[in-house]
Amino acid sequence: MKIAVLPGDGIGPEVTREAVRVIEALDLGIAMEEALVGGAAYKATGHPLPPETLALAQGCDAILFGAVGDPDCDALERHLRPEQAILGLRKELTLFANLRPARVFPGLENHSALRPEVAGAINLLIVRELNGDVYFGEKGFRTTATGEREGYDIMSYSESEVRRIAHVAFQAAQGRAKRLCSVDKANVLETSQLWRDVVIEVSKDYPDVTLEHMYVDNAAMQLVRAPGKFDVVVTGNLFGDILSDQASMCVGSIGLLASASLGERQTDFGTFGLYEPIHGSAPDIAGQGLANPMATILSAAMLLRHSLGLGEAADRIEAAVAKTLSAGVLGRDLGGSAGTAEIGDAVLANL
Ligand SMILES: NC(=O)C1=CN([C@@H]2O[C@H](COP(=O)(O)OP(=O)(O)OC[C@H]3O[C@@H](n4cnc5c(N)ncnc54)[C@H](O)[C@@H]3O)[C@@H](O)[C@H]2O)C=CC1
Ligand SMILES: CC(C)CC(=O)C(=O)O
Ligand SMILES: [Mg+2]
Repeated sequence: MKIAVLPGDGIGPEVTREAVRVIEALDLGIAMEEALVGGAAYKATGHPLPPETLALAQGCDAILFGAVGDPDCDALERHLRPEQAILGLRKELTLFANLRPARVFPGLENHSALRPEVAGAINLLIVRELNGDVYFGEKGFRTTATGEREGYDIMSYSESEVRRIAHVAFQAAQGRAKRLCSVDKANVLETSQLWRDVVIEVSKDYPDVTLEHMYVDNAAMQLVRAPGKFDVVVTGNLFGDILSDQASMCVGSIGLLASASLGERQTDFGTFGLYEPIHGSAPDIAGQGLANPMATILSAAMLLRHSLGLGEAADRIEAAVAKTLSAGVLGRDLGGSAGTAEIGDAVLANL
């Protein structure tokens, strides 16, 4: 069993360090190898996703990823920017299904941006498509007939892309409360109309799952009004990116939300995947020991469960995180004063 560890930029290395310590403490016989990615890789090699990093990722059973993004790199040409590394990994490794669970940990109901009785009911899973949409369409700048500069990014989804993510979402719903909400903008976008048509077609294979459709603007509102009504939400790359950051504040902090990015490739132990917190490199707090590592620690738990078949170890990590949070060991993001390593220490002590 081998994991590629890609810490990346900003708080990426800080939060990844804590997740690695947790995996090591469980003594599961997992080999880990680290490589450069993002701005750190660009600065060292001239490319945000060097071939050696991609090769390491391809050769492992799973990837633990921190975050990429560096303000020093914001003026680079698009293909050299740190963010291209995570987009490249998702695309190159055909990791099309991004699972982003959001639930309120017992004792944290008062730390949500919502009223405690509203927040306490949250237990949802966002299934975000990760290989298509406006993120991967043709893009560029052009000059209009009047001589103005114009930027464009093409949004598109093919039937097969929608079909495969729809199957993942229906199957996830079957393992939960059997309710699926497909979020789109079919009242305006053809991409979304096709999305909706295909989701309806796929629903015929899952008569036990109740399907509803919601426009994304309403979904953003319902996520704050009554988030407890959602079970599984399936949506495209852009809408899923936005709604999951929003869901994180319904739960309390973006430092709590983990994710798994999966495809179809199987390893000897489970499904090959990349695991990362849903947040970015947080340059505003980087290097200060203030980042909450829980999202990355919980991503490591997802890694053990989905890619390495180590469900019991994953349960242990999740229980230790819940115990640490309910004991009031909270970072600044949740109104506490615990630093990154202190939170990691507390999780280790509770394992
Ligand atoms: N998957 C990835 O690697 C992602 C990379 N990014 C990149 O990250 C950089 C910063 O982007 P932002 O929009 O600022 O998003 P961000 O998620 O990095 O930060 C947003 C806000 O949340 C806070 N925050 C994030 N993670 C936290 C944690 N673990 N503990 C405590 N507070 C935390 C930050 O301090 C900041 O105030 C950009 O370069 C962006 O492109 C953004 C999202 C995902
Ligand atoms: C940096 C982006 C490419 C990705 C992002 O914001 C995300 O996956 O949540
Ligand atoms: Mg995002």
